[in-house]
Amino acid sequence: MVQTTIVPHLDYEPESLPTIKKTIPGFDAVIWNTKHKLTGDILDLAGPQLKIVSTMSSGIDQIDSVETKKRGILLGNTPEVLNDAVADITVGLMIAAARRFKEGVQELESGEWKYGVQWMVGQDIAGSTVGIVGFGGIGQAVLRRLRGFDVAKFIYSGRTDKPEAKTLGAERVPLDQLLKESDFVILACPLTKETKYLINADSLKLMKKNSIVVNIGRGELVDQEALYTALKEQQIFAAGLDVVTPEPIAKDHPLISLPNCYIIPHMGSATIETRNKMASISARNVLQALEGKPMLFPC
Ligand SMILES: O=CC(=O)O
Repeated sequence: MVQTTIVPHLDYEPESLPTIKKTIPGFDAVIWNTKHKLTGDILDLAGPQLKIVSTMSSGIDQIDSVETKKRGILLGNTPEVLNDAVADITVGLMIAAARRFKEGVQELESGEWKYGVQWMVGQDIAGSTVGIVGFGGIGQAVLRRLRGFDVAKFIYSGRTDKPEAKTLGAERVPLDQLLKESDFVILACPLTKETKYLINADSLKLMKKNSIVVNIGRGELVDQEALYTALKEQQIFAAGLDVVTPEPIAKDHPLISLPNCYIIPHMGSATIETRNKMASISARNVLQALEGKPMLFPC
């Protein structure tokens, strides 16, 4: 029989960290559902009996997994069940950024609705080349959704060849080629040492003038200062971002002021169904591990 004590700390505010540190000692398992990083220091505070960490997320960059591994702590996450919800929001961001939703709404709300044949013209998805960086479950779900959009070509880049690519009709290319050829660059890869600032001043220079960056991975995949300059100087057409650095981002952050940068506040997996599935899996990962059974999604 597993005994549980639930001590929820769901807020992401910096001031919640001291409370978390104060209450974490003594637990056998933790569901780490905050954006604070779970570091070696906090694991030390938790104590040597802590052997299970579970996240309610697909990404695990908020966990120092080198430190969990060092201490023999089992780590589990909640991938796959969010692929559809995140892929939906990716397509939404592609359309919103390509078709200038933000500028359109701003003009509507400010009473500046002008209309003219050249007014608010955007970019087509039909006939475009869509480049997907990170062709895992989410990247593939994005492609499946876009099949009805008459995309001319799908390319992807990533560490390995994906066997599914053949059936899906996507070709693996080096990242530089993907950046040069794509009209849409979709970032759907995890944040690692290798992918941090994958979009930077140099990579933005490779991209086409009409290209659109969509980021549904992690904010730090993008060097935001470089993206700001590229958008401001119209080196690329637009960006659609579900993730930024930091989160929450200040409301006066320069990126938010740009008409061609459409940002939403990390809502990719935020549907009732998906979040229920994620909650259930993160709890079941813990319960399985407490009973000495394999987690549903071990990392
Ligand atoms: O960003 C959301 C997740 O990693 O689940």
